[in-house]
Amino acid sequence: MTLMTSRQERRQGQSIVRGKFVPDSTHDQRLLDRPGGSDWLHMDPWRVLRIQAEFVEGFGQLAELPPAVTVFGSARTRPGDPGYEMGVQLGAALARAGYAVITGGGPGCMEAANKGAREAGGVSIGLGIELPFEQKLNDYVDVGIEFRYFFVRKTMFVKYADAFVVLPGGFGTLDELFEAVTLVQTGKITQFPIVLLGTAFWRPLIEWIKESLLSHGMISAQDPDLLHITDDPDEAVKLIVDSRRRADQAELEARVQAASADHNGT
Ligand SMILES: CC(C)=CCNc1ncnc2c1ncn2[C@@H]1O[C@H](COP(=O)(O)O)[C@@H](O)[C@H]1O
Repeated sequence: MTLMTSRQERRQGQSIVRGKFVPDSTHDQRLLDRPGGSDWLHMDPWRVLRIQAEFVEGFGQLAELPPAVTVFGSARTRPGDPGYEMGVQLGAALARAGYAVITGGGPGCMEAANKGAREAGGVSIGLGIELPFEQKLNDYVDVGIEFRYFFVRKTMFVKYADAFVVLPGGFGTLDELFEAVTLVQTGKITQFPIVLLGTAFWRPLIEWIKESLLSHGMISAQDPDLLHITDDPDEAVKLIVDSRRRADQAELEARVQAASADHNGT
């Protein structure tokens, strides 16, 4: 007996629907693409519960991870492309340094980083997203969570990572990169290195940031320094390890100072 594999499939958080049960929109579309009328008024309070459930599931699965780094990058990069190979090396280097690797769980650079981590014996995590076309978590994900809502998933990328490494990518990658930079710039997250991997791809963006954003006064003089850039996956990992070490040292010194102030009654 042959299995019917040609049916359309949609993964929606914890559920999978196939064939005629695949709706013509996603949860994100139904939340954000508000149609006319007032139906949404009655639906949105229920959505809040579903959104809460995604936070609970994500927090529950990820809270006990070892220190982790989130890797972003194009969904379209193919095995054999330099970007893909760099992703594999990066995933492996992170695993060797003891980091779990978190990605969006999709194809391309996400798959590459998961592959590198898994093959090096590390922890490989994929946070998938419901999209309007068929797709599944890549084969190199060991721990996978499916999200319905982009914004819930994005919280997980930041909350459970010590750093971001960004491989070449398109709109999705830029969205994730600039969200992270904004969180660091506004002090929402501290001691959080962001490393751009691939100098030929990223250098023009850095130049534009300096020539346009900085020279028009849209960012502060020190802001371009929030982004590190390299071609070497090992150097990317070293940047992250060094930053962690400095943060731990600063925390230790602050604790010692607080304890001695306590002791001296000051
Ligand atoms: C072949 C194809 C387009 C599959 C899309 N499948 C995806 N699966 C999971 N995350 C994704 C996907 N597309 C975009 N993203 C998110 O956006 C980033 C990549 O978007 P882009 O390809 O650079 O713009 C990833 O880091 C990921 O978090």
